[in-house]
Amino acid sequence: MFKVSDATGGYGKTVIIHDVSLNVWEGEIVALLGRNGVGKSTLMKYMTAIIPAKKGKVEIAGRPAPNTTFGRARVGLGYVPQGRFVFPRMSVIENIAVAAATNGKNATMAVEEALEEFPLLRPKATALAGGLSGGQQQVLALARALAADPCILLLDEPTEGVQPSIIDEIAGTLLRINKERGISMLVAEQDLDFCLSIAERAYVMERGTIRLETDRESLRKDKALQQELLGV
Ligand SMILES: Nc1ncnc2c1ncn2[C@@H]1O[C@H](COP(=O)(O)OP(=O)(O)OP(=O)(O)O)[C@@H](O)[C@H]1O
Repeated sequence: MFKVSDATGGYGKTVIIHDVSLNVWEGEIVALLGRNGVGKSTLMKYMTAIIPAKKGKVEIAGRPAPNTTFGRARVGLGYVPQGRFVFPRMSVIENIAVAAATNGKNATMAVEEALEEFPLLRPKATALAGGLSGGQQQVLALARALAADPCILLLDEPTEGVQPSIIDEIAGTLLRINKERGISMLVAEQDLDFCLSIAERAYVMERGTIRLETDRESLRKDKALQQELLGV
C-alpha cells in the first residue's frame, strides 16, 4: 500500500497543503480531484519529496519512504509531472533510456519494451521529444516513468493539453497497464469524465486539504458535489 499521513508542506514559509492523509491500495487506481489551485500538484511534489515536508510521512509498499526524490523513485514511486517535462532536445529513445539507466535498469531492454507497449512511439523513436504533439509527449512521459518499473505511479493532470481523441487512448492505456502490470495509480485531474472512466475511488481536495473521500458511483450521481467542488 502507498500511504500519506498528515502531509503538510508548501513553498518557503507558505504552507499550501495541510494534514492530508490518503492511501492507495495495491492494484488500485484512485483519483485526486479538485479545482484549479487547491494543491493537487503540491501534494504530488510532497509525495515525491520535490518539496520538503513540514510534517507528516509517506510509506511506499508498507515501508517508510526514503527522504529524497531519487530514493523514492528507487523504491518504486513513479511520477509523471504536470507539463510532462520530457527532455525536448533528446530523442524518444534517449528519453526512455536515461530514465531506465538512472533507475538501474537495462536501457536497451527498457526501450524495446516501451516501443512494444506504446506502438505510437515507434515511428517517432529517433525524433526529438520536443517536436512531438502534446498527446505523444504525454505517452512518452508515461513510458519514461514505466521504464523505471514503479509499483505506484503518480500522474499529474495527464489530460492537460491533450486532444480529446488521445485522452480516451490514454485512459485505455492506463487501465491496461494497471491490469497487466498491477501498478497502482494516483491521478490528479480536473477532468471528471476521464477520472470516472478509470478510477474506482476518489479524494476531493479543497483549499489544501482533503474535503472528502468518495467512490465512483457516488461521485457520478452527486451533481451538487460536482458543481460545488469541481465546478462541472
Ligand atoms: N512554486 C511555487 N511557489 C509558490 N507558490 C506556488 C508554487 N507552485 C504553486 N504554488 C501555489 O500553490 C497553490 C496550489 O497550487 P497547485 O499547483 O498545487 O494546485 P493544483 O490543484 O495542482 O492546481 P492546477 O490544477 O492548476 O495545477 C496555488 O495557490 C499556487 O499559486
